[in-house]
Amino acid sequence: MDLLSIENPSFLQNLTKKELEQLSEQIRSFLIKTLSKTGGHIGPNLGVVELTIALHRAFNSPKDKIIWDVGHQCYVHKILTGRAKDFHSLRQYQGLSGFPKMNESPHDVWETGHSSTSLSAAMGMAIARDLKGEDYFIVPVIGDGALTGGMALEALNHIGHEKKNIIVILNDNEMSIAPNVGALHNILGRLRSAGKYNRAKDELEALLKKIPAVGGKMAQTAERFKDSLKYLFINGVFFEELGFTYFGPIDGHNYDDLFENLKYAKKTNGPVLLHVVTKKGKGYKPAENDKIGTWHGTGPYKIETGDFIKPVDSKPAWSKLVSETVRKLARDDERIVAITPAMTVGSKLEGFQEEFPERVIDVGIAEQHAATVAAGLATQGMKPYLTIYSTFLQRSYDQLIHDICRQNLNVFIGIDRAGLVGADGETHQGVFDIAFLRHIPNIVLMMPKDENEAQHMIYTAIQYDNGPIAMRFPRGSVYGVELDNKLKKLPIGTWEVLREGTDYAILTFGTTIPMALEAAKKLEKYGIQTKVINARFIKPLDEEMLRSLLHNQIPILTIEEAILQGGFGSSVLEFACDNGYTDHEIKRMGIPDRFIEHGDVKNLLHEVGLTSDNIVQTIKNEIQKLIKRA
Ligand SMILES: Cc1ncc(C[n+]2csc(CCOP(=O)(O)OP(=O)(O)O)c2C)c(N)n1
Ligand SMILES: CC(=O)[C@@H](O)[C@H](O)COP(=O)(O)O
Ligand SMILES: [Mg+2]
Repeated sequence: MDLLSIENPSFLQNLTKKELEQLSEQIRSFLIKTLSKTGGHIGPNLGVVELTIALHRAFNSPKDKIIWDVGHQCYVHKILTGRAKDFHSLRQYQGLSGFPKMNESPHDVWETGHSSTSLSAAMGMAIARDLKGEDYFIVPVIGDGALTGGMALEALNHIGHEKKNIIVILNDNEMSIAPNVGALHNILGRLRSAGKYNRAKDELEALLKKIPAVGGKMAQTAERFKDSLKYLFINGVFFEELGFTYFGPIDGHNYDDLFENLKYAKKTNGPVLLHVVTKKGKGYKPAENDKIGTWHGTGPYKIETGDFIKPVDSKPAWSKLVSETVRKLARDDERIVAITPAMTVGSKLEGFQEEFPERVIDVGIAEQHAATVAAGLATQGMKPYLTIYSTFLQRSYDQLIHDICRQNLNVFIGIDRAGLVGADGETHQGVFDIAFLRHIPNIVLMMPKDENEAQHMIYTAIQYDNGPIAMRFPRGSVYGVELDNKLKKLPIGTWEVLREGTDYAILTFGTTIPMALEAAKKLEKYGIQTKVINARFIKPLDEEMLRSLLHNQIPILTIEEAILQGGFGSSVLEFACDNGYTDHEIKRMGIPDRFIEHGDVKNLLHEVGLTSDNIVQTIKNEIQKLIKRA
């Protein structure tokens, strides 16, 4: 089979089981080979090869809606729906997305990247289908990790109550990114060993039907027996009590099991949950043997050895620097407890967890819960360190307002992956946190210019006991600057002049400082002296420094690798306006009012105009305008 020639999944109907098994192996080697160059979510996708093929054989996509939860495991789906030929561009600028995208294929019926949305989306589609009197299957595929997300449980509750015809496929590989956690994970563990309960129930029913009816008594006994069978055989009662017909657990790599159970599921009225047990990374030893989530999402690697191919000058990740700094401070401060919503590996907490196993709390994919656990800890005098990607912090918005800031609790939030993240695209760009945080009373928000300032900020945050304080930091590696041995507390709300100048002032922070300094240097050639200020406290602003710029009528350019609407630049505009400087020249550069797709961060920065050349051009244009107006 030439994978590149596949246009749609209809060909699957005519394949024998042997041919399907050959196709599985072909897709596996295609994935292993292609992803060794592009990187991507190799583990999750190797685990769903047979499942995806079986789903596309049992259902008629896109009439039947196959919905991928998180969506990181959609590569096989993309191969079967005519996109194998695009995989060389996977997760690259203007290339194939690593998640479902409606503009790529009609088979991508739901876009995602954040976990636990598939069941709610399925419910919405089911309500629409039934209101319109249409007839098609709706099949959300959710992982055991995603099932721990609050939204998923809210949806299970609703679907079961409404008895909607939805076939939930639970892809259980016992892994979130790292090994899965929580009570639900334990229930699934018991289920995995429960054997084929449902078949026994059907055989029993068939048997009882053969016994001549002796009136309600027998039927009642039979019903009670059937129910006790259910209780006897499975803890899947968790799902059955929610109103689902539970099937499984079945072997998600066995076509006979898959086809037989999908046939049952299609014939069953009301909500069904088919529990499929798979092996994450199946078919590639390094990924199969991965115990901690290293092969969940990777960069390029050497196929033969499984060694990752890192850039030559690779320096430690920002997450590592931050987590290790907090870990060091935790040695002398027992109040410190780290909380992560299922991102132990991404947030580089392994070392911290090894040294202080009871002081690193992985709550599962549960960002709302994580934020309020942190709040609860702070009420008891602890110093919780909530480490969370900017994009996933969006899930905890109400908890930030209602629980942490309103009660003014001493929570330290490490906002990881702040700014453009690159390959994960729109659903993961960490560009909204400034806009959704800075208007919340009591919060301090800061961003370091480099890893040395970061460690001082972390020390400041741990010492800070006037309420919530957040430090945002980017994805990727640190700069490699020298680290001070002695940490000091930074005065809250103070900025730092990095370069003097009187013709123009650039206010910026974090990752856009280097380009600002580069632009200032280039502007000197045009006789323009540009002040560059490290506006490291996004909230509160350094009002003294800002006031002096305004008072001395120095035109201002704010630059942020964050959404412009409601961002840092907006706060400078508000300050100027509120303090009577309504005619002061203030220009803003940042992420425009649209979602930014996947691609290398350098390309994305260029696309949105965040380059030193564009800064130069902007300031030159503004000065020209000022001269004309004078
Ligand atoms: C709201 C949210 N939080 C965290 C993540 C990061 N994340 C991506 S995949 C994943 C684990 C998903 O586990 P599971 O659903 O079991 O899928 P598997 O990778 O095992 O196939 C996590 C935590 C996310 N995408 N969305
Ligand atoms: C699919 C998902 O949400 C995670 O796997 C995410 O891609 C991790 O991002 P990092 O690679 O930045 O840790
Ligand atoms: Mg899983």
